[in-house]
Amino acid sequence: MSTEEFQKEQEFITGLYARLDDLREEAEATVESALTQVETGHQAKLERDVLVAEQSGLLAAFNAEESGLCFGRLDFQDGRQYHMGRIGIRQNDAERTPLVVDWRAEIARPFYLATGHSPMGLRRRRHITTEGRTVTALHDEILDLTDTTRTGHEGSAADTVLLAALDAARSGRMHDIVRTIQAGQDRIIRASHQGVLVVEGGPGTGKTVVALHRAAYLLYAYRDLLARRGVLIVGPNPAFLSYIGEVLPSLGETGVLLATVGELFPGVTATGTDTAGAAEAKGRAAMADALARFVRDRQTVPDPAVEIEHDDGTLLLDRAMAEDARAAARQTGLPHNLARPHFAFRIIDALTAQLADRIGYDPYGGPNFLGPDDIAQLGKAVALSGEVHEAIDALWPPLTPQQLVADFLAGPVHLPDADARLIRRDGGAWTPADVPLLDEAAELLGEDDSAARAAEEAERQQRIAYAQGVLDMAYASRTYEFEDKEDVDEDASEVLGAHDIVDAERMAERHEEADHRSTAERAAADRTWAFGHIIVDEAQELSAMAWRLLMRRSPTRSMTLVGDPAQTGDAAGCDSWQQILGPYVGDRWAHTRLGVNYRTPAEIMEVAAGVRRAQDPAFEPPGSVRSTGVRPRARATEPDALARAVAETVADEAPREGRLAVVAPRELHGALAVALPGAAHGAAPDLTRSVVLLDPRQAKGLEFDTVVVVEPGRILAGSPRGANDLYVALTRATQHLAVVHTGALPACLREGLARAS
Ligand SMILES: Nc1ncnc2c1ncn2[C@@H]1O[C@H](COP(=O)(O)OP(=O)(O)OP(=O)(O)O)[C@@H](O)[C@H]1O
Repeated sequence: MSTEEFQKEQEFITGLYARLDDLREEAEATVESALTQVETGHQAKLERDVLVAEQSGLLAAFNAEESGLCFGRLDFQDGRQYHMGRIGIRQNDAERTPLVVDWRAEIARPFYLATGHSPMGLRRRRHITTEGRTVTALHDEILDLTDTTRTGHEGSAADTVLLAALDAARSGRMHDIVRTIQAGQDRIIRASHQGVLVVEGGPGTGKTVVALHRAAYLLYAYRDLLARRGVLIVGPNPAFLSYIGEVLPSLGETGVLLATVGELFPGVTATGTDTAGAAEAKGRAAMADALARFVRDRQTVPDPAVEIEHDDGTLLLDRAMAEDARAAARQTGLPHNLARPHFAFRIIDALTAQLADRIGYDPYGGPNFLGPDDIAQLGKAVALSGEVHEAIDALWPPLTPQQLVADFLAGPVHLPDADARLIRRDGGAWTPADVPLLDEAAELLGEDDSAARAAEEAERQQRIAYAQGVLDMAYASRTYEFEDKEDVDEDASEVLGAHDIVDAERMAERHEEADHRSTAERAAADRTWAFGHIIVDEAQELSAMAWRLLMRRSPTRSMTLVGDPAQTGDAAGCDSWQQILGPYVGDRWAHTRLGVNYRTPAEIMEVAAGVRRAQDPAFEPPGSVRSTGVRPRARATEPDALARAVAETVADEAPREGRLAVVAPRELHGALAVALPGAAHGAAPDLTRSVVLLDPRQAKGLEFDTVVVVEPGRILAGSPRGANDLYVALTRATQHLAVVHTGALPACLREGLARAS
């Protein structure tokens, strides 16, 4: 081992962190002093805003980069040498020489793609391992086989670093993989943002982690577009979102909204739960049609005619008049609330004509006495009549989505009887499956906010003019670090200042007095927000109604869908991508597969595959990169000793470091929680605890060092997609799997576990 090489790298890393400290201090000091100044003049205020906008963004990124800031080095055959980092950082010299290049830069690609066969101009690729600010290991790969220089750190570097990452104890939080992205994964991460890309793969193939790195890459490569419109990542449940929530911040990216579909209707918190049957029925595409018809039902005509008392006599609003007004309003094609004024005008006109006919009537058969001005006066009086408005409201009521859906659920119509029975509910909390219905209702109803929008737009234009001034000044005084993607292509990195990350419009939005929210925050609060890109994880779980909601948030159809139809658990979920995408993009979507399992050791995967093979004898699981030599164990027990047997198994199997999950049917959780006093459990358990109790659906997407699956037979029989749920539960472990059961083991497991035990 060459201590000289080690020393050189340590010096470099020490210098790099010193530079990071300087940058952090500079940014902190600038923000602090700018914020404490009380500026009154226009010019001074501009300067302060420039500094705060620029430095706060940098500070957030610097603060995220304490660990593993630099993880590799590329030595090119032509003598160029680049260190690789989570973000790009430059020296403080006149040329602003790059110290580390961002992993997302084009120049960094050979780190992930170069092979001995195709070295991409590389002589050597170095993997640098650090703990804090100390270099602990170097691994070199020689890619130019004619080069005889040796550093003493050669070996099967890539494998060593990858296997160390895969073997590491889990923390209950997903980590980034910038050090070990595999070639096939890199191609997906850097695929163009346009169109719909489906990434399919079995358990543990890296679908989630690749999707997150893709978000980070897209925010880097298409920053102009995506910083303004934002990126939405949709996951199956809140526990999963907290599991993946630290990956993007650790890569310096914070402008992403992570949400479940149940969180995508601002103002509604879905705390209720549905039965599986109700959720499935609510998810069917036919609900959209039923709701549309329900809205039309609310556009009524009077029978008998409504008599309206008016100063000049009784007015008669009859069926024919209302039918005529209703047809005209519907013909506008506008949503219910926006078509309502058309209905009202028509009625007011007709009532005014009725009144005019009566008042100006010439008993001798001549023309009406009233001139246009008189009629206009009459019209005003009719339009101001409270009684007229009451009558219009009764026939074409203004509606909110919440009202409409609550009424619909209380008395579901236009549906098969069986579905109507399943979803009928009087009051109660909103459920996640209600959210796509609320969104659908909001589309059908429309919001009459034209006046508010016009006022807001005028104000926004003023702010943009102001912000343009800020940006012009920022450009003149640009000073800062990071790489600019255009320059990265030419090997040299450039400075990324306020200009590169915000445009006048975005800046204007930031500087709105009452609104200092980030893109993600503003997007979360706006139902009609159109995201620049949407990533959907566990996409196979979403219902047809949920897809309708998501497609509305992505008018450009720039999406990455990640999933595995073999793991579909939700009865409302889809079986095929074409079924999901056909209605929106036809067959214009790309499909790609990840085929290597980085999580589950071969011994466990063999057992899990038995569950799938029982349904499809030709099923082949993704190949595991690792085997541990430890076979999964099964433990039989009596029903009244089940909780104790699980507790004993947990005590036996608990990893010294890392995390253990007990995956059991929900109905056993009460007894198991008592037997496992330290375990996190409930709707959103803390996954960082050493022992976590989950049901199979909650376990989706997560991973643990050790997993104890309880009563696999009940999981299998627990729902129409029970085999998928069991497959998910069995594929969560990175090291060990144990099964605890009463009665006979399901046939699909008997063989695998019998061989293994
Ligand atoms: N290139 C890689 N380097 C290091 N670790 C990796 C790599 N690819 C995947 N992993 C790890 O493999 C594990 C599984 O990844 P991930 O959760 O993304 O898989 P998945 O396909 O989404 O699985 P599932 O469908 O079962 O939820 C994670 O711990 C992830 O960090």
